[in-house]
Amino acid sequence: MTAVLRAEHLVRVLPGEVPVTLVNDISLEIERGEFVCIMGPSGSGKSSLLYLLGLLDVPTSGRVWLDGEDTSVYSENELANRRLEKLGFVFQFHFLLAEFSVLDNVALPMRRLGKLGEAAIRSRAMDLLGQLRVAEQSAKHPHQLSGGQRQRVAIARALANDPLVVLADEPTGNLDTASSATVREILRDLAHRLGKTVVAVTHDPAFAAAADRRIALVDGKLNADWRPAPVFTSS
Ligand SMILES: Nc1ncnc2c1ncn2[C@@H]1O[C@H](COP(=O)(O)OP(=O)(O)OP(=O)(O)O)[C@@H](O)[C@H]1O
Repeated sequence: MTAVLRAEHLVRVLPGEVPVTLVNDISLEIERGEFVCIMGPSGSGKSSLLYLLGLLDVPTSGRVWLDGEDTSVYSENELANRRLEKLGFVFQFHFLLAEFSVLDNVALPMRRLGKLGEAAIRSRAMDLLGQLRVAEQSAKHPHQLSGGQRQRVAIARALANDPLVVLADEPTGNLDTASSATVREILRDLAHRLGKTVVAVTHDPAFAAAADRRIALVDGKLNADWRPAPVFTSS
C-alpha cells in the first residue's frame, strides 16, 4: 500500500545563537484512511511535526512525501496549491473569518481553488454543513455560534476541497466534554467511513483512545508508534 504521507528523516531546527531542535530525525509513514493521533508532553514537538506534515513549515533537512510526491522540490506557490487541494486543517482555535458568514467561510477554499462554479460551491458548502449538522447556522457569523458549532464549521471548511488528509492541532482543546466527544466522533468517522486520513495532535486521553494509531514524541523524537488492538464487544 502506498503511504499517503511519508516523513523521511525530518529535522526542524530554529536557527539562532542557541539553535533549538523542534523535530529530531523523524521518519514515519501514514496510510490512507488511518486515524492517527500525535501525543507527548508539552513542548515535545507535536505541533512542529504536524506543521511539517501539513506543508505549513519547511524542514531543515529531510523531506515529506504527499500522495507519492516528494514535496521538497516544490516552490512556495506549489506548496500552497498542494495544501489547498490535498490537505485540510483544523486548529484548536477555529480561525473562521469573523466578517464572513458560516457558508462563505466554508466556500472560501473552494473559491480559492477555482474548480467549481458559484452554484456548485454553495451547494457543496450547504451539503458539508448539513453533514456536520450545522446547516441551520449557514447565514450566521462565527461569533453567533457555540464553540462546538464553530469547530464543526471549521471541519466543514477543512473538507471543502475533498482533501486526502485532515490535519488537526488540538481540535478538542477548547471544547467542553460533550462537544469534544462530537468532534472526536466526526474525525473518526471521516477516516473510517469516508476513507480520509486524519492526523491529530492531542492531549485528550479520550481522543487518543479513539485513534487507530498513536505516535508519541519526546524531545522532538519519535518515542513510540503503536496501533492498539481493537476492542470487540459482544452484542
Ligand atoms: N517559533 C519558535 N520560537 C522559539 N521556540 C519555539 C518556536 N516554536 C516552537 N518552539 C519551541 O519548540 C518546542 C516544540 O514546540 P511545539 O509547539 O512543536 O510543541 P508541542 O509538543 O506541540 O507543545 P504543546 O503541547 O505545548 O502545544 C517547544 O519547546 C516550543 O516552546
